[in-house]
Amino acid sequence: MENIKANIMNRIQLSEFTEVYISYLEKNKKTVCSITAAITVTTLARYFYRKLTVPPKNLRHLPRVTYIDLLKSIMQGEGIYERKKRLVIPILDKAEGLYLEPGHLGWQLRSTNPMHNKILLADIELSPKDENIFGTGGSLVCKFLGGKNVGTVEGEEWKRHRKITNPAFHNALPVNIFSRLTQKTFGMMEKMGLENLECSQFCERMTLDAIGLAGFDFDFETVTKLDSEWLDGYDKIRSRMTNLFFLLFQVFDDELKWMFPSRVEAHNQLDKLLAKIDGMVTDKRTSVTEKFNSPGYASVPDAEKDFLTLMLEAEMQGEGKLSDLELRRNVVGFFFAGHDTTSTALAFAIAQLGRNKEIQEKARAEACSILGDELSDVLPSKEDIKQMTYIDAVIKETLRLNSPLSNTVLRTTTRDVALGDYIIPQGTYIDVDIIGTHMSENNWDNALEFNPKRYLNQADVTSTKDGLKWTPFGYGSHQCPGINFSYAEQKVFLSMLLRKFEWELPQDTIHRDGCVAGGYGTIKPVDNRVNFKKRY
Ligand code: HEM
Repeated sequence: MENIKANIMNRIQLSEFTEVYISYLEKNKKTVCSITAAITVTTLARYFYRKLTVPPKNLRHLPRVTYIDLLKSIMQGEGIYERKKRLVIPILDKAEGLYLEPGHLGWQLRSTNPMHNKILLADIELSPKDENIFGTGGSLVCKFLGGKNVGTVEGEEWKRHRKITNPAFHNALPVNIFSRLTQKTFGMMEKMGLENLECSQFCERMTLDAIGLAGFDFDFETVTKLDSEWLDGYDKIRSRMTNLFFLLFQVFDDELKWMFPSRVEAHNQLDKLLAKIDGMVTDKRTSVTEKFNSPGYASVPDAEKDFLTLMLEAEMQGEGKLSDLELRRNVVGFFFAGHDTTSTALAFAIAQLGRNKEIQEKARAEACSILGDELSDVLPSKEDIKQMTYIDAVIKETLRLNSPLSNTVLRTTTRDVALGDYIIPQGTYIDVDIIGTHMSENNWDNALEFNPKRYLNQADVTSTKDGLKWTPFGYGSHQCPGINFSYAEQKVFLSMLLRKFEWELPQDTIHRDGCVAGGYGTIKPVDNRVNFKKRY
């Protein structure tokens, strides 16, 4: 009874207080609004300031690059290598090569320590990839690379995808496609003009056509047609997709994209490309199903079949099943992973050989000794490219100093883990900083010097025995399955280029003291003009 009475009295007092309070609010509306606004703004400002500058408590002891550092760097138009040199390299000694940096999902931990790199990439139970790593919304990167494909899934899902995609990687090595396209690319280079020729452009044409033909038997015809609608559209998608600002703040690339007409244009281009690939998947499924059991089909060599055909054949042979959407996502993954990376690697190799004329001469001597000295094109065979050890070293050193991917795909730790003296909590976003690993003096002597000799006549510096200090293709079960494809393409192209041309960088080049590059995640050389001189 006493309790009920007290309760009623409390309610009366409370309602009296509410009445007084409401009438006060009504009389002082303006003041109250101003105070509320000030509190809200201060709280938000404090929240965002802390979010931008202070990592979560359990990671706060690690060295870091802040959002503000990154934003300043974007505003100043600083290239990726300069940013690494200025913000990352100086903090690598503080915590065994580990450091924090902001990404589109918040603070993420990056490793440049070979032993930690190996643990992170080898143990997929500890640090699996996050399926929604590219976000879940409608940003360019998410529409293009997001969703389930072999590069984003884990466990049983990953095995299901790999069973269908593996035969494509094991069997397709279309050296003939590469050499024929290289010859056509020479024609395109002459059309473009050999002086001050932007090499990223013709490398991109060559690798785009190569992945089109080898990936899904489609000829983009960019090495034969100067004005290519596909190339133009794809360039718009790619350059806008890898813009750091829009990667960090994806809302401006999704719900608020109407504020940026150029992004809307890129979205339209992407929709067109995806619709084209969808159409190819449907058509190919029909044609492979029709041909598979026909007489004579079994005699077509696998090396001459495209990836999509080999994947559909794997399905027909009972290796499992992927839906059309899953097939499309894998094809898009190969398309992106397969052509952009190799194009960048080639463009950097040409720039490095332009900066280092002696190394260029040595590489040319090897190409001529294997393919012959006569002044005409020679198309290398699989056996020829196996013998190219010096060109192989040039490719490896380019992949070290100018890795096309700045980091691996982000992972998330599933439990607390000790990396050296540091406990990394469960739920931490983590990746391997490939460029940081390759640029660190902790891992390489004279790390910034381009020196292919590192890979010759001595212990294998790409060995993974003592950790991953050379890791352009990743490691473990997710290691790049396109390594052989890319090496073959690069060796064919570079050996033919070396026989056909000599080259040097123009006087006003920005690459004199080391290559300059832009991009985030995927890297491209900036202003990569070269002067070519024909040898025949
Ligand atoms: C210079 C050329 C290339 C470089 C530097 C490169 C680099 C990489 C790296 C670092 C990874 C691992 C990412 C991670 O674990 O987070 C990867 C995975 C992958 N790459 Fe490559 N790549 C190249 C060429 C290619 C080519 C030519 C293809 C296809 C034709 C390809 C297809 C793939 C695929 C499908 C994956 C995902 C594999 C999986 O997760 O199971 N790559 N690549």
